[in-house]
Amino acid sequence: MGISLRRYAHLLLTYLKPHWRSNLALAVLLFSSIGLQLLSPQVISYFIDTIQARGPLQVLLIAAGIFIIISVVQRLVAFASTYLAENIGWLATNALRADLVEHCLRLDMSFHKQHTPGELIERVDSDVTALANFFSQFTLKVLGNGLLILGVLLFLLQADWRAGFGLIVYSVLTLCILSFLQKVAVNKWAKEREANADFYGFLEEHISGTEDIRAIGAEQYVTHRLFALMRRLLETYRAARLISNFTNFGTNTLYVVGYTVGLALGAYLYSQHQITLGTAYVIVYYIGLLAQPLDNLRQQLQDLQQAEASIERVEQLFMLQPEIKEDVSKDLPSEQSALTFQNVSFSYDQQEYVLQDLNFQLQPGKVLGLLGHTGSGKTTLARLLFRLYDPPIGAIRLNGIDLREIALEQLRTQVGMVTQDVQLFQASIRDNLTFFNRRISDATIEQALHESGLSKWVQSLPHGLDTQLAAGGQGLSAGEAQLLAFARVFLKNPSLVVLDEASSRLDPATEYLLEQAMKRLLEGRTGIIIAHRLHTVLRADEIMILDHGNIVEHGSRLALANDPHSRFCTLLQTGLEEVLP
Ligand SMILES: Nc1ncnc2c1ncn2[C@@H]1O[C@H](COP(=O)(O)OP(=O)(O)OP(=O)(O)O)[C@@H](O)[C@H]1O
Repeated sequence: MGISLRRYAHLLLTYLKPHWRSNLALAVLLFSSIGLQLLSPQVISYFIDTIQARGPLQVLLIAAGIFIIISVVQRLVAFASTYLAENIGWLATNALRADLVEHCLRLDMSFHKQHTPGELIERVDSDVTALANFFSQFTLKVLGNGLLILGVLLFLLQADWRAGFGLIVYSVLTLCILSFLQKVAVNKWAKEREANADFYGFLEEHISGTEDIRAIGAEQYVTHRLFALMRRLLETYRAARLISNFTNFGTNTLYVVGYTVGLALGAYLYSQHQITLGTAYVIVYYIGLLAQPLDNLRQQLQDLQQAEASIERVEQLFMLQPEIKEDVSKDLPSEQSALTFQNVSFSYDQQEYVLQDLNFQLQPGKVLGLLGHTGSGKTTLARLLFRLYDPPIGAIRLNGIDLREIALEQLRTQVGMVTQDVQLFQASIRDNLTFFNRRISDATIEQALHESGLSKWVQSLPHGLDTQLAAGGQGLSAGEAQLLAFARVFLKNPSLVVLDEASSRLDPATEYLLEQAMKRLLEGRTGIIIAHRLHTVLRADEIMILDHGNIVEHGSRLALANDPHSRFCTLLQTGLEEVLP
């Protein structure tokens, strides 16, 4: 393990640069606080020596007054620096969180299949939270405490060289021991963070699947696995905590040794009349004070143990790059799209092809009805169109341009997709449609709702567009959810529409609305419909039947329907259920 200084510096610079003014103010405050800490015992020392010398009362009162002022200023400085440090910590970590979320959103679907949302939450939030102190205080505190230790040692050297030299050896030894312990601990903290991520991943996955878990009576199995994960979490946390506590114990022991030496030294030098009582006080006080920066350094090192593990994991995440590359060179005209699949083969696991050598063309404005058994590759074909994956063999073209040459944002604006499993968020209907884009006017939203046949439904809701939807769109039927997805596509106004029709049974009124909305959606657009109903199939100009990733039939719907030897004709005669899962 061990992260090089350059990587620490890079991370600090990236996220602290925008807050350099606050950092500067924090540095001034921290260094003032160190100065005040060194100054206040000098005032007491002067006070003691003045009493011993029976100095005037007025001088004593002034010294006491200065001491009180220094103490009050010290408190105020501590208050202000805590505020600033917290603020910087939050601002910097929030920026890092935002970058990580953005990065994760750009990663491939295969990454999201491998990592549960809970695990990602842990990595984007908890790992970053562990870095808050690192961002806000680490460098300044290490520097400040280092300077404080240096100041104390210089003073002791000047008071008595033996005392100074002895304490230099003591401080160097202490730091060596502490940094050795830190190295051991960082590994343990990394394991603890991993166990934490697995634990939250499991929780998230199983809480969202509660309904199915209950339905199949798998509660016991889930509890059993939960216990296993909690045990691992406990074990890794205990090991990491033990090492950290051992570090704590080591510091305290070293501190007690230092204090004992300081007291003995002060008493000895005073008894030998080599120093005044005031100086003896300062020696003991400074040695006591030495414990604080050493402890602070230890604390910073402990935080660094956790931060190092987190930095490692954050960096690993940043290092993952999407395979879907943006090699943008061409602009996609927003006119009707002609679609071409040329020798396209695709596999999820680089072993078994789920689409094989697909070749077809779809003219602008035409609608293709895509049929096939479950697992024949229909959804996969739609995913390729949206560039959720890239085919390793062959090319897909829109208006003659390879999808890989079109900016992702532009492509995803030009291609609209309605899936069976519509994702609805716990937010207002407006935000669910616009994805929080405030620039889209209510009039535009209402037009989209009108086209998808939802105007009346929204108007009948007490809060209209501001009506809050429950998480996952609970409370809405599959048909209503699909209609909302239609409204999203109307808002986007793409030139190519991919529609995975809801296979669940719908009430006649919703079915009618869906039919009408589909008709409007396909008007003047090129479309691919993964159809589950006869009347939807009849809307298609062309029919394509997939079987195990191969095109087994493709042609004009009318021609195929009239050809008694075609599969489509047989299907129409025997009932579509066989290919419409
Ligand atoms: N994300 C994935 N990772 C690995 N394999 C996948 C993934 N998605 C689908 N598959 C596999 O690819 C094959 C084609 O699946 P696909 O979902 O495209 O079929 P489909 O025709 O749309 O089926 P359905 O009608 O049930 O939705 C199947 O064997 C499926 O198991």
